[in-house]
Amino acid sequence: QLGPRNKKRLPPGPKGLPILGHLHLLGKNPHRDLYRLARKHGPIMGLRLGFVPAVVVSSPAAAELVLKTHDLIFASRPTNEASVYVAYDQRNLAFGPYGPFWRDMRKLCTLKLLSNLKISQFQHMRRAEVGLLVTYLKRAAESREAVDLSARVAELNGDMNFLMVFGKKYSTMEEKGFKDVNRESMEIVGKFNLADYFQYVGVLNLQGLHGKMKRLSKVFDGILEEIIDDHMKKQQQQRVADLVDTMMEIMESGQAGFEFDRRHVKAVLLDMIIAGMDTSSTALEWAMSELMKNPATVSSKASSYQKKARVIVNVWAIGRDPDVWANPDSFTPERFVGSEIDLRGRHFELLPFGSGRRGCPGLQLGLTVVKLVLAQLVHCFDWELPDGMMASEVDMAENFGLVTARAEPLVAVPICRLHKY
Ligand code: HEM
Repeated sequence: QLGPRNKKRLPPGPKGLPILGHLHLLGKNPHRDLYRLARKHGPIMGLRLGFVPAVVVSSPAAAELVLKTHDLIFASRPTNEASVYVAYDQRNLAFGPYGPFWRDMRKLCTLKLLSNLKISQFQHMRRAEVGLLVTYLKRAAESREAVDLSARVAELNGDMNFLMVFGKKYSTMEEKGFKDVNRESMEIVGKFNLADYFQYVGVLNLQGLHGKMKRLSKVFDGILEEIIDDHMKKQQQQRVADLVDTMMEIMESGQAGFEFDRRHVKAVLLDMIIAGMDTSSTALEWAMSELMKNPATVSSKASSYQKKARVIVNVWAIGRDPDVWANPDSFTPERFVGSEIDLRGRHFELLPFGSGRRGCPGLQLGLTVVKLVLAQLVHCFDWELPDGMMASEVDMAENFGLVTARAEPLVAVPICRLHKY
């Protein structure tokens, strides 16, 4: 058990510095740094991030221990300051501490917001939006124009996501400054905040993030209030109920069966926006980048580690574990032909959606969107690199964050494959 006697126990790891612990070993791309360290120190490695002890897990077997065998112990996310300010004091799903509230909220989101029924109700809208992108690309193809595929895919996904959540497009939100606060809050949530690693630093407010977070949460709140008010004024007649309609109905009818007020509605709306936006579009831009680049195309001791230790499952490292994957860095989709490994969290070699209790509840929606858009992009067009660029020159550098996207946008020239569609 996790008694005080085990207080100092952490699995072996590199030598750390006083106060900083191992923070100095982590640079711009911590997933890569942790991968390198794990190759040396093993798949269950102990680190100290400032005052926060951490266990870094870097193999499928070790991930299974955390996400399946001992999942109950690890079912809460560490509290971070952003979740307190921006997510209505953790009244949301993504940051809600594990317990009865989180379980109720998870059930509500899975059954009412992200169910297969709800996903299929928006099929028509998704087709129409993808149709608009295809039309745009067709025009670009006619003039052999290079397009910023990263931006176009992000905008498409943003529009689809917002239409489902708010009933209006992301691209029409510009005048309200929503895009800016959205971008800023993604940055803050993904950003390294000293107070999350040094208990006593928080009160000193060294990075000035408190003020920023407060300001952002105020702007978000104003926009969300306005959107909810608009929905309440307009009767939802024949249109498909968006997520604001659905949640307000649940709130007003009292059918949630647990404390569920306007703050919860707003917190979950932010979840759906933040978790649903860049995830699917980033998967798409990486998939397209790989296609452009490749035209041919443990131990059961886990439960006795120090209480409050933070567990980091480095899914990036696991997906590249040379003991599990042959040529892990090569893009070889054929490796999955005839393989039983899928990506839904049952096979710990591949965990794009996480696994277990906290695994992604938007998996079905994410996969639906990624498959639909990718299929259209490669079915309707061949793609060429601009200005005679070689496939080998496609820059594959990433930008670490809440979602690890491409550092540079993917720019390519569409060539129509079909005469009529
Ligand atoms: C390709 C698209 C997507 C990917 C790769 C993805 C990936 C993930 C991952 C890795 C997690 C964390 C899992 C864990 O901690 O074990 C997560 C959590 C979550 N995702 Fe997704 N996601 C995607 C799309 C979506 C969409 C479309 C939505 C909703 C609109 C969504 C909503 C959420 C929520 C609410 C959580 C937090 C769940 C909780 O803490 O209980 N995701 N996702």
